[in-house]
Amino acid sequence: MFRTLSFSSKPCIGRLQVPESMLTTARAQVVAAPKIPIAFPGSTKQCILDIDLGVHEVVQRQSWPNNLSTEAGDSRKPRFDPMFIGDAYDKCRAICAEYAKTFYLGTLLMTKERQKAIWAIYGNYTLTGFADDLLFWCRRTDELVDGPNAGYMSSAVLERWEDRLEDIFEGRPYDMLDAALSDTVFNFPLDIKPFRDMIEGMRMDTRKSRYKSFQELYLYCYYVAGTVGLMSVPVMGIAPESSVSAHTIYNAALYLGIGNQLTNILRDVGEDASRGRVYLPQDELAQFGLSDKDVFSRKVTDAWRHFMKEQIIRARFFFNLAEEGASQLDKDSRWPVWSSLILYRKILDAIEENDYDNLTKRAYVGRTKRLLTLPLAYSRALPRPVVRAVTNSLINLEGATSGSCETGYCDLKSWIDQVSSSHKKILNAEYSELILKDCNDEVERVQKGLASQLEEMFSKYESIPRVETIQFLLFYKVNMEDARKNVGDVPCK
Ligand SMILES: CC(C)=CCC/C(C)=C/CC/C(C)=C/CC/C(C)=C/COP(=O)(O)OP(=O)(O)O
Repeated sequence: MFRTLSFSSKPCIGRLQVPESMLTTARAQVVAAPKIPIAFPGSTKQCILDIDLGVHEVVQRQSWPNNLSTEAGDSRKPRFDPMFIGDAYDKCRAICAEYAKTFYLGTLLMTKERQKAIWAIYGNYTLTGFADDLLFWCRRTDELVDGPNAGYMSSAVLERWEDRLEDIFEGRPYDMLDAALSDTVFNFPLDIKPFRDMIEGMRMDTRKSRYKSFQELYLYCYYVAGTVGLMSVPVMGIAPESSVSAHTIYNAALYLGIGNQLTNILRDVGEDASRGRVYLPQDELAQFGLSDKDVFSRKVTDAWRHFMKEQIIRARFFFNLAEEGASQLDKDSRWPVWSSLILYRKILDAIEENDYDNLTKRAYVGRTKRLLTLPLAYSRALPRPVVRAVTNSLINLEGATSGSCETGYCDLKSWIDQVSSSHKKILNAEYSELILKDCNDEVERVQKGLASQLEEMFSKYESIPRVETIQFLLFYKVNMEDARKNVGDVPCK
């Protein structure tokens, strides 16, 4: 049964059809509605979705001290054999690597504990591997809907998953994958609500194959991906020196999930159409004189290109919103999160490079390009005052400035050699595969690509002297700690 939920929006008023079950959940979650400005494509309208996704409650419950630090919480904590739990996380990692390729690279840059947690979360759904358990759990839920058994999907199955979820949070896992997630929820202050919401998203996916408006799609994206953002923040950690509220950071994480899901939808239009699904807002298709027929006919027309341009603008809008939060995370989490953010953006670039043909082609970001995002993400992850101070200090360092930066800054390998040893193995493995796979020409292109990545960085940080920054990146051991040490007492200009 469907009921109408009103969105008070300015200047446009949307009325959204939602299932009764969702309405109950949504009502229970509404506290003070956050005002989310959503740029609608094809017009200058700024709609404010007046729907509360319950972020405020989640932020409160996921902030320390939480139930994990209580005696009751501790007594529920499951104790696993180290070999068993190690294998469980390993399974989560494999699922994440297989099903969330874009995200997986970012997870490789995380600390071991965080990596495991993200793999667990994502692996269960399909996402991208921010925390082993989290992602793993997410992957499994998604497979239920998309996999070969989709036809047999029933609400009873989803109810069973809900029961299992409760058990995971009570420290009573049903299988190995549940065990990894259970371990994770007792290691990090994770609230159950985003997990429940994710199951709600799966429920939505089994009932709907069309989305009338962006409001409907937004809600879907929140359920299936924004939730992952909310789950990821306690794992990634917030920097103690963060200058914004926890609520702002959680919203940014939610927007990263929304941006990612919108991007996946745009990338997979053709693939989804073969499953009879169209995730694009019907009213917006109509605004461009398009309909399902155009999707199924797979003809890339000018109207389609124009429509896609607008959809891409909106996905980028969410990534821009996410940026603010990415820089407020714990210092060790910024690089992986920035890497993912930049990588997702590159999928949108790839759709453009395919001349907006997402009906017969799948936009793909090659290994080389993926690897090249890492130095850029690294520099974006540095706190701006630190970057500025370090580069200023380098101006005064004769040895550093006299080095041959000409040859240096084009050398990807030498950049890799300078990063901290924990990351070196991963980067070298990626680099070796690249070398094995591609010919020397490609390596040259990689090097040129790195130079252009750095150029992009300079256009964003216009106040940074370029030569010195390149030297900083390439000739220093550039992890956050080292950067801080290098800053010393040198004053910022
Ligand atoms: C920005 C801040 C403050 C925090 C970041 C917190 C995090 C890690 C949020 C992650 C949100 C996110 C990326 C959700 C992903 C949801 C999703 C649909 C993933 C699909 O995985 P892909 O890797 O895109 O799959 P492919 O293999 O299809 O590329």
